[in-house]
Amino acid sequence: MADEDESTRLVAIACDHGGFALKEALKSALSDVTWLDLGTDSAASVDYPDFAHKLADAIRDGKARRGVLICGSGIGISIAANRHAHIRCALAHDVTGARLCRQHNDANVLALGGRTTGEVVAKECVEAFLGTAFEGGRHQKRIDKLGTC
Ligand SMILES: O=C(CO)[C@H](O)[C@H](O)[C@H](O)COP(=O)(O)O
Repeated sequence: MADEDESTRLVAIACDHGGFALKEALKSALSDVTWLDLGTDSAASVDYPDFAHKLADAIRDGKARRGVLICGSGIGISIAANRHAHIRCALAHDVTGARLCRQHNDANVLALGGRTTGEVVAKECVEAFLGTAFEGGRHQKRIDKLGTC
């Protein structure tokens, strides 16, 4: 089931130095998406939590409904993003994961690894993430149980 409207095509994106090249590639490859680019702006070393928090704040403030975060592996930046109660960030390595994180988990942020995932697969992951709706039903009950511990 599709989940395409203007608000899902306005996407915040941020990365550390390990994700910089993939961020730039995705912006070029997906020119039909309106990107809110929150940096980093070069391959110079930075700290991934700074960019995860920046993107989480942008979503909290209503600047975008969806986000894409990229670090070298996608791991650190997804951990940082998930510290925010309003963020459900899923690290995906393939299209199936990117689709399922919408259908079953209603993820609002997709994490990718700039050193682990090639540009073609990453583009397909973003398309699946943006174009797939949450299925609700039994999955909503489980999301409601996530809470905080
Ligand atoms: O958090 C990470 C690992 O889970 C990311 O891949 C970072 O991009 C990585 O740790 C950065 O490493 P670097 O050696 O400082 O480039």
